[in-house]
This record gives sequence, structure tokens and C-alpha cells, in this order.
Amino acid sequence: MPWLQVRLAITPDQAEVYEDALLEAGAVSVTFMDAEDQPIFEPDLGTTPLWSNTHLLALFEESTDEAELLGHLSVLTSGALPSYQIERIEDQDWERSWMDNFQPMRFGRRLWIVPSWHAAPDADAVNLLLDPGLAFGTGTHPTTALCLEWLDGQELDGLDVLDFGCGSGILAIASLLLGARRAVGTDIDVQALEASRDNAGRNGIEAERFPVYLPEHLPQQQADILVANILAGPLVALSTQIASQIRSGGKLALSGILAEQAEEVRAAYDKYFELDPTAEKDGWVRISGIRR
Ligand SMILES: C[S@@+](CC[C@H](N)C(=O)[O-])C[C@H]1O[C@@H](n2cnc3c(N)ncnc32)[C@H](O)[C@@H]1O
Repeated sequence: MPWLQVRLAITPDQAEVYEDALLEAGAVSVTFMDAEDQPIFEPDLGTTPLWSNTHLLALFEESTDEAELLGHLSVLTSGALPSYQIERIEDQDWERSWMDNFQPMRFGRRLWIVPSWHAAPDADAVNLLLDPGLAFGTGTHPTTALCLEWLDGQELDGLDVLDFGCGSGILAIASLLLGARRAVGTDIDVQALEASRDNAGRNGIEAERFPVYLPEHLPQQQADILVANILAGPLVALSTQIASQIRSGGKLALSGILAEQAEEVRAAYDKYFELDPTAEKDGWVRISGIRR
């Protein structure tokens, strides 16, 4: 059955009012989505935080009259309707209509991230097929992009990689497709581990080449390459562990760090690594280096 989908661009403080108004206007479902692939980390207990730019997607039955619906919403929100889009969508498409915005992207020279439902623009490139599921990591966020560009520039043939905070598995899978022998992923979120396994399968990577673990079960092995796109706080707290999981001469790339946090993170890693100059993209940075 086709549906009428209303998409509203809102800020977190508007969420409750608009969710209530949409339900009252007859929406059969209301979903919140990140408009910019921004991570939300460690919410305070008892809170349900939303992204600073959130999209609210509401589905109405196809027979719903658009003009009547907008009039009703306008009254319910005291005339302050935010910017909106209305479209008619097929039943099988509605959950995934947002994916239209996720297009193939190239990182560095060889690597493309290709949504799993899209044809690869360059069949001869290194194409990573991705369906992020509920986990973070599509390449649209600057922190992921910084790590993918770094990986594309490395000689990874035959190396072992550790992806700390693997999310969708994007960095580990990219490493494997770029020639790594094996990648290990770890994440505190079981949905991320599931998404990583699914995305590995989608790229023809056998489970033995990309085992994933909750941090408490992560084997204490040393990798040749370690990537960690987490956040400055955890990266500083984890610096000793992260350093212990890279062999001498191995390489590290960290991201999830805001430009103003770069010095604090560099200070925590400086004693273990010969650090490269900090790379920056849209206010986020990457810190990389070689294990002493
Ligand atoms: C910004 S996402 C990065 C995902 C993917 N690696 C990427 O680059 O797009 C950070 C991920 O780290 C995970 N995470 C946060 N703290 C962690 C910790 N202490 N140990 C392991 N994973 C952690 C989160 O659950 C999330 O999936």
C-alpha cells in the first residue's frame, strides 16, 4: 500500500510538540532521523537526546488529504510549521526512502563507499558495499572520511588491523578490501557488531577475516594498523590500551576529535607514537602516527 510521507526538519526542543501533533493528526508512525549523520555519544541517564538537526518522518494513509493535513498540523503547532516535504511512497520503500540521500562516495585514490542498493560508479575501483543499519559509519561524517582517506593512503597488503569502535564496520572492511590480511572489530554496541558482520558478508568477507567483539572480550593481540574513530574523552582514557595493541613500528589513526581537543589527545599519545601533523576536516581532526 502506498503511503503519504511527511518529513519535517526540526531541532531537539521541537521534537515532542511535533511528534504529538503528527500523531494527533493521524500519523500511523513517527520516526526521528539524524539529518547529518552525527553521532550521539553517551547520553545522560534517563534522557533520549536527538541530533541538532533532526528529521521527523511521519507516515499517513494514502487517502489522507494533504491540504487538510497541513491545515490541521498548522493549528496544532500554533501556525509555526517548520520546513517540510511531502511525498507519496510505495510500501516497500518507506523505511528506506531516506537512503536516496546516501550516494556513492570516493575516498582517496582507490576507495569508494557504495550504498548496497546502488550500482558502483567505477567497477574497477575498490568498492565497499554498505548498508549502515542502525550503526554509525557511512562515510558521510568527516571523522569517518578522515579515516577512510588515511587508510586509502596506506600500504595494507598482508597486515592485521584493529578497528576500535567499529560501528558499521566501514573502516575494517575498507582495510580488508584494500589488502589487509585480517581485521578485528570491537564496539560497545551490539547492534554495531551485528551491522559489521552484515556489511562484511555483503562484501564477500568471511567471518574468520573479520571477527568482532565487545571490548571486554577483545583478545589482547597486537595489530599492525589500529584505527579508532571514537571521541576525544574515550581516546584519552584508552590511550594505554590502544598503544599496547599496536606492535612497534605499527601505525595508528584516531578520529572523532574536535579541532580544539587535538592537543589534549596528542599529549596522551605522544609518549607512545611518533605523531604526524594533525589533519582537519570541517572542524574535526585525525591524529596519526607510528608506534615507537
Ligand atoms: C563515531 S562511531 C565510528 C564508527 C566507524 N568506525 C566510523 O569510523 O564511521 C564510534 C563508535 O565507537 C563506539 N564506541 C564508543 N565508545 C567505545 C569504546 N569505549 N570502546 C569501543 N567502542 C566504542 C560507538 O558505539 C560507535 O559505534
